[in-house]
Amino acid sequence: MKMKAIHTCIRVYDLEKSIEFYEKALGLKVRERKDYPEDKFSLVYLGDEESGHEIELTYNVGHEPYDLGNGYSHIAYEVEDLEKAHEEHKKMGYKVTELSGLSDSNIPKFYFITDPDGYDIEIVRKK
Ligand SMILES: C[C@@H](O)C(=O)SC[C@H](NC(=O)CC[C@H](N)C(=O)O)C(=O)NCC(=O)O
Ligand code: NI
Repeated sequence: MKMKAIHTCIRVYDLEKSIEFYEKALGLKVRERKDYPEDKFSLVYLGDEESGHEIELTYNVGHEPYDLGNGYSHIAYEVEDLEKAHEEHKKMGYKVTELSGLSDSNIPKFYFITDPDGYDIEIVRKK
């Protein structure tokens, strides 16, 4: 059965702060916003122009900060110039890890940047 990944949904505590992060840090664009005042939540979809994949932000009015638990690992984005992206993210003042890689190579392949809720986003060097 042929399927296509269209979005990844995360619940966020501060909607505007999260929109700013995904726009500024990842260059995503708000594609759609749907408000459901009667059900006290909003959905915001931010798209990646190249792949078409979207991050869906779910905002529940009045909800306390989320406990992300220990099951979530990361959502990954790829980039041509890993070192340049790493420097730019550090200059933006975001929490980033050092460049890293796995034991199969001594060339750094990725790093992580953390969003306002604590979700880690992996930035991977494009193959
Ligand atoms: C439109 C489609 O992309 C959705 O993901 S809607 C899924 C729906 N979301 C909500 O009801 C948002 C508010 C709710 N309080 C929540 O925090 O999820 C839904 O079914 N959510 C349940 C879930 O487990 O995702
Ligand atoms: Ni969804």
